[in-house]
Amino acid sequence: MRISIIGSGYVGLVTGIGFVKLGNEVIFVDVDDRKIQMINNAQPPIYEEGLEELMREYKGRYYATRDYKEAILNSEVTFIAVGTPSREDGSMDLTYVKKASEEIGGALKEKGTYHIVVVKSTVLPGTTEEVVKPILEEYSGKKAFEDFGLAMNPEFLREGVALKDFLNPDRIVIGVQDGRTKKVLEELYAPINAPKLFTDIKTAEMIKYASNAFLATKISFANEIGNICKKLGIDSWRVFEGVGLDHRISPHFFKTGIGWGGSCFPKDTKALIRKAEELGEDPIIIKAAVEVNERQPLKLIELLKKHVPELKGKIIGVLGLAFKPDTDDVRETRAYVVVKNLLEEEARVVAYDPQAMENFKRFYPDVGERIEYANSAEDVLKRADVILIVTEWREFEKLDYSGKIVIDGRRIKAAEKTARVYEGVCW
Ligand SMILES: NC(=O)C1=CN([C@@H]2O[C@H](COP(=O)(O)OP(=O)(O)OC[C@H]3O[C@@H](n4cnc5c(N)ncnc54)[C@H](O)[C@@H]3O)[C@@H](O)[C@H]2O)C=CC1
Ligand SMILES: O=C(O)[C@H]1O[C@H](OP(=O)(O)OP(=O)(O)OC[C@H]2O[C@@H](n3ccc(=O)[nH]c3=O)[C@H](O)[C@@H]2O)[C@H](O)[C@@H](O)[C@@H]1O
Repeated sequence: MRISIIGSGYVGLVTGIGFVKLGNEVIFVDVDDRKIQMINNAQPPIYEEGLEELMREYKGRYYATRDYKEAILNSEVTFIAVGTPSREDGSMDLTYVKKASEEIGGALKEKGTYHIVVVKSTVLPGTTEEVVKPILEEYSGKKAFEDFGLAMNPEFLREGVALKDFLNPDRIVIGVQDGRTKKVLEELYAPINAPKLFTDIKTAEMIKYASNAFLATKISFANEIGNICKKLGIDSWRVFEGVGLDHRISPHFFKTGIGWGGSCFPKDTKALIRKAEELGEDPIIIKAAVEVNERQPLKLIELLKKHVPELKGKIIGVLGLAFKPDTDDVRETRAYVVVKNLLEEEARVVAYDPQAMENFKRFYPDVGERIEYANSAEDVLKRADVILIVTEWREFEKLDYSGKIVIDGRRIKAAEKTARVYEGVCW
């Protein structure tokens, strides 16, 4: 099938290259010339395991452009995968989705055959039918479900294992109304062996928010129990090993630590809270999950101060800046809160991350430009006697922490074994 993807970020690019691997041809559309150029040179603009190899292998079966018309006229299905960030007040910002819908609508005007538009960006229930559909209809002069198809297909991939998740998902959810669109999407996803759930459009939108809110709440709940465990001298990882053996609960996503970051849990929980409040509901569980998460990185500083009460002028090593390992993404990383607090206490920060140092500096200039960056994790250990672990990169397991004070937000076993003084946040 010939597919166009609007927005070539983490989701758009991985999804597109995934579809290429499944035998399709893909045209990426983006507004960022740097990304377009990199994609056309088979270089991933983001770090994601296995992506570069696939891009090289399948070069020629995809390309990127700024030109919506070219992409839509030369494809049968268009996925919208642009960002849906938070506004200041936590509500969902639909600027990019609206812009993309206008451009797609304009191109659809010239299209002679039945074209299908699929919203893959995470959008609040009602958005596809109440925002995207009217824009497409206005700009194309055509009617949805009659002259062109429209569906909502949320994405559940995780960064770091994105390709693997896209190709082997737990499930595929498709919100669809017309039979023609359903048939095409069934065909497109046929090579993927996973349960496929067809729902109406707003149910599909809600499944995405409910999933992310549940996962975020699961971690916050674990961290709340973890904080109690810490005070009682109990290892919360052992506790959740036991809890997770109950098949109704599941052992996954129970790693206690300094909490969740990333581009989605923070923004999606906030957007859902705002939406609920608009509807006159008070979503106390999701609000509490956010609150626990905001406090969690401060636990690391609290524990640090137990061992090093005066931070002024002290060199503190920070291992990890990405919001999780195997990604260069720093959006809502816990590292920001940790580093900000260290700088407020006038500590000198020496940080290292295998992939995310450039992004950290660029995204958070207020703190990113005030810290020193080490050449390697070993270099951090050479320069600092007090180490904070913020991201659990595998290479941090290979270090010798002898003689160091280590405060660990993620649980690096090597540090636990070799450090002179070791404190885990929830263990
Ligand atoms: N990052 C993740 O792991 C996941 C993200 N999602 C959702 O997918 C959506 C996209 O997220 P990411 O890929 O992380 O965002 P991203 O920020 O990495 O990528 C978005 C891309 O869209 C481009 N763009 C913006 N406006 C455009 C326009 N008018 N026309 C064409 N391109 C445009 C940007 O230049 C950028 O390359 C969001 O709604 C997010 O919630 C869903 C599941 C996983
Ligand atoms: O909508 C999205 O964008 C995606 O959000 C998350 O994926 P992602 O943010 O890439 O990463 P996760 O592996 O879920 O981790 C999120 C955060 O939770 C933290 N985490 C995760 C698991 C855990 O047990 N404990 C824990 O603290 C991680 O360190 C990280 O900061 C979801 O897992 C995906 O299903 C979803 O598609």
